[in-house]
Amino acid sequence: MSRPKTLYQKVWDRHVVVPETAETPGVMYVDLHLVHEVTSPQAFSEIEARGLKVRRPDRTFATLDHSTPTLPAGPDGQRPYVTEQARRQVETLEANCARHGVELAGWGSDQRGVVHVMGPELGLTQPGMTVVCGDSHTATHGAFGALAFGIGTSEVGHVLATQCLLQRRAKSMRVTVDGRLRPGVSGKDVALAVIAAIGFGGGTGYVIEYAGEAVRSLDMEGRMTLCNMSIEAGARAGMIAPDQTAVDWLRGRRHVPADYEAAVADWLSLATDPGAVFDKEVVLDGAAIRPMATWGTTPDAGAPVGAPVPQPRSASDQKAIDYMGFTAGEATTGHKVDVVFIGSCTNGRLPDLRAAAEVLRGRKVQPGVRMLVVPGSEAVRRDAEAEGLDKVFTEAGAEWRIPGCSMCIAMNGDFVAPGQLAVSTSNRNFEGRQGKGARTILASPATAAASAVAGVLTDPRVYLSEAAHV
Ligand SMILES: CC(C)[C@H](C(=O)O)[C@@H](O)C(=O)O
Ligand code: SF4
Repeated sequence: MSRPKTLYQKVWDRHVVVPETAETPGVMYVDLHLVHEVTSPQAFSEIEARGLKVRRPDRTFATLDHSTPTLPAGPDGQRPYVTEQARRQVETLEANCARHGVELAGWGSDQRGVVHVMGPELGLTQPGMTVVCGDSHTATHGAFGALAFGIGTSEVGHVLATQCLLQRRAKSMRVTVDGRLRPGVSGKDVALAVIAAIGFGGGTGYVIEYAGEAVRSLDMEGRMTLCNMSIEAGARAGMIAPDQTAVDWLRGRRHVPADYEAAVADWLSLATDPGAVFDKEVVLDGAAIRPMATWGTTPDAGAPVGAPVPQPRSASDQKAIDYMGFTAGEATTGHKVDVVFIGSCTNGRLPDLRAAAEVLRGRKVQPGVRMLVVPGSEAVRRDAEAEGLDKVFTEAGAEWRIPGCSMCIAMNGDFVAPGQLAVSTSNRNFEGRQGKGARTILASPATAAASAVAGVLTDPRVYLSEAAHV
């Protein structure tokens, strides 16, 4: 009997081309290379300068997401880019993909979307794969049991040219969330609770495997939200063992293997073996998790909605509390919210929009609050519109846009003005992330929608069915 292995170890072992030594990192084969317009221009220039080609165009897939305006093209067909740089990035990726034979979900494609929404939707992301992208939230794809992580621009060039990457094995951490999640508690709340528990740098040097009843109870979108935020705890990647939920979700998608049942048998064998040893184990009680919101400027500064801002443990805590305009000991639910953003690769998927719409149906966004809803992809937009979710949002007074990164990173004019307080479903809340001087509270789609209705940070269970009240 061979030694029991973790999911991470199994996927890693399948992709080692040259093992690492004390002196040199190993060479890892990459199954899927996702590309977007921000981190790829230099990488393409680099390989072209060296006379190299894209080694596996068939394993490379590109999208436009960061620099794309979320307002539609004008009557003249012109896209409303706010900066020349954004237009240039888009046009450069279009040209690079055309030159190198890389498929691009570009303008006009019904598959375009934020890269971490689009990849899984198309079935490009599959269990057991290695997935890389020049983007830190690539960990999202780990929800399917892929080993997925972000790489830098020079590494993007390396992968384009060789389909391989220099890597060292990370340490392994298992985060087990036991118990049943309460109604109104989502994958985002689990993510914020996990990060609050292990800390901003708590995952540094590790690949996290999320396990336990509460994690298994999440749908694939909730699992993607959880894995997406692994990087916010400093982790290299986040993974969840592929199970029937993953198998059912991927079935019938465009790029999945033709012999699906054979693939499924293999995927299900990837789960961590009983008795496998992790370098670190963390256990949380899922039933104890409440809707969460951040009070500071790091994603680990999270607490249940309505809980008092903790007393600062450090000068940086004090600085964060001051920046947010809060006071230690007070609940942040008393502060007027100016902007609510629903979207991003963390929470821009269909169930996220449904959760927000459930709160908003028949209600209005509080006057003086600006609410922006940006679907994560064209597929999400289509599905949401087919269900009439766009109407729920617009009738409530929210803006309904076309897919892109948008206000998550203050792109193309979608930003929070200096000093304004935003409740956002995205993943980063550092100073200025959503605009110069912007103050960001991270929360779930339901909490964000409830806050839009109330005009202050609000526990969504106030607006959900009686059963949800705890
Ligand atoms: C632009 C890109 C490199 C960046 C990332 O790597 O994460 C962005 O997606 C972000 O979320 O800050
Ligand atoms: S939605 Fe936000 S976090 Fe996700 S890739 Fe875009 S900018 Fe990065």
